[in-house]
Amino acid sequence: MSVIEVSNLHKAYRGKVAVQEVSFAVAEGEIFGILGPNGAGKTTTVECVAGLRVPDGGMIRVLGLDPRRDATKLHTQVGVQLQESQLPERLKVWEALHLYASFYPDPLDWEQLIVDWGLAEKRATPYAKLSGGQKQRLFITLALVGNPKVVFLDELTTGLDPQARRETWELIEKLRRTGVTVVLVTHFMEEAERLCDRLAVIDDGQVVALDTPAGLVSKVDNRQRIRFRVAGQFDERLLTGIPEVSEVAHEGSHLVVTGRGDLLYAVTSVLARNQIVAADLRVEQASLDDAFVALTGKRF
Ligand SMILES: Nc1ncnc2c1ncn2[C@@H]1O[C@H](COP(=O)(O)OP(=O)(O)OP(=O)(O)O)[C@@H](O)[C@H]1O
Repeated sequence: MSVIEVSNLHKAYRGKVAVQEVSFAVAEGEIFGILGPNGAGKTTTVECVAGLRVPDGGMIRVLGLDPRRDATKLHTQVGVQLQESQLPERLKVWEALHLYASFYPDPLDWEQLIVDWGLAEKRATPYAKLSGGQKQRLFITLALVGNPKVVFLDELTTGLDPQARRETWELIEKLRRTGVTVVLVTHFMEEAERLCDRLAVIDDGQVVALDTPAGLVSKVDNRQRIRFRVAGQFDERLLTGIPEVSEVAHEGSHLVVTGRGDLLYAVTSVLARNQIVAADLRVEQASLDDAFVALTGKRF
């Protein structure tokens, strides 16, 4: 069942098109990523879908509701964490959760959320005294406190150090296990690859690809490369005869074998049969990063 349906979404700001012909559907329980460079139209898309911005055209349904016409009904079923959210400086963690919980008819136990999201020690800390990672965690709990069926998280980990980013990812994986549908806006490849079940890649206001992270990568290049060193003379014909191998090349002291399918197994079996020891063996595959460059012609 589709929890979110978007078709031909269009939005311009004073004549400048930000989003055009954007279409996608998000299934129940999915973590759906919207990936793209700065200014691609990600936030505009999410704000329209969450009912925070009025689109110029297209159709949007969230849990079968129209975000504009049924805004009041939808409000209690979605949670939103927006990019660059702010709270009053002196508002304490528990006060923020207590306040937000009062907006919803059937909120979660916010005391439990404080514990579950690692904020127990910061319960009475004012917002301004929290670290970047703690603030983000607080915003996630505020997006969740209404017990939503769908959560929108926009640029969740921007500005966090690598450690805090990884901790946040673990929390999102925890969120996945609760069955909530998550729409995650990001411009981090690694984040998209690790967390998202499927991704819409947006560039210049348009969806340029929509697939699983692995599917996106395989569309671009499904070749693999194995790089290793061998001591002494090596007869390349041992490898060029294998059906999985398309090329064997020398790079300095290393051999680089390119091919498809179960290349690693095919190559290591031949090496083992011939009692050849491969040192520094590494397998290289196309990454989501490569896929993005191929799809958009841009690098982050
Ligand atoms: N309120 C606004 N008024 C005018 N132009 C806007 C407004 N909001 C966004 N834009 C423009 O619309 C385009 C899409 O912006 P949007 O914020 O949706 O992109 P984004 O992919 O979320 O970017 P970022 O990763 O930088 O947040 C950009 O060119 C941006 O400058």
